[in-house]
Amino acid sequence: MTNTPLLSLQDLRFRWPRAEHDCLTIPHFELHAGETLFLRGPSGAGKSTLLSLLAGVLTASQGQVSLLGQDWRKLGTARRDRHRADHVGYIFQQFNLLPYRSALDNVLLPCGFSARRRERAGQPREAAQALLARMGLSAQDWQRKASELSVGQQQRVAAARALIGAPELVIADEPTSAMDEALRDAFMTLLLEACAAAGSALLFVSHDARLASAFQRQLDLAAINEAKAGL
Ligand SMILES: Nc1ncnc2c1ncn2[C@@H]1O[C@H](COP(=O)(O)OP(=O)(O)OP(=O)(O)O)[C@@H](O)[C@H]1O
Repeated sequence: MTNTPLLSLQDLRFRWPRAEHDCLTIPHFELHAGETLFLRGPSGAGKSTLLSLLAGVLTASQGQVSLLGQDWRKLGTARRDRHRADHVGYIFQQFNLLPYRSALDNVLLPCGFSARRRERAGQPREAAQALLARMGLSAQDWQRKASELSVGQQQRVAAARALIGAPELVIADEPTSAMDEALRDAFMTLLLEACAAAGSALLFVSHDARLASAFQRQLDLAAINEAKAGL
């Protein structure tokens, strides 16, 4: 085993088109295999932007961002999409489920994009059902269209989709924002347990400081970002 971090970022500089200032200037950041990290920062600080850079959805204007030792900028679009599908599960702020597909089909999507995830899932259908059950969705709900599920159920489907095929990295962008306290606490326990069971690292963004203590590491984006937020 090498000591290569799962994620590494060096001398990153990122500016949105037409913006007058850098959104992010981060000299260094690392996340290790299996690690759980809580990332906080005020609204507009650049948390979602950073997640997109780490997942290779955006590429940096300067600097290096690598996942499993692979620099995102050295990959063309198709290979970038493959690398992401193989190794990253993403829980979006707005879930991004396919509304007319069933909960089960939504969870199976990454296995359609990535042979590696499909293989790691073993029997994908059974794996998807097990994840949905673990997330507290009943067998009846598995066949319901995503658009017919409650917001809390949709968030749990999105989590199951991110976890299928045990990607090395799970990224969660404010996944509990639409949940009440009881559901949120149950969801956090499930998510952390499922990541531990899969050996996935978890990079979790939230404004809710009460969740932070469940993570191995906590980080304020302002502590690593040298760009002047809000200018
Ligand atoms: N697609 C985009 N095009 C141009 N500017 C953008 C885009 N997305 C975000 N920004 C800008 O980048 C900055 C950081 O936004 P970002 O969404 O990353 O912050 P955040 O910390 O995730 O905020 P929040 O906590 O409110 O979700 C903001 O100034 C925002 O206006």
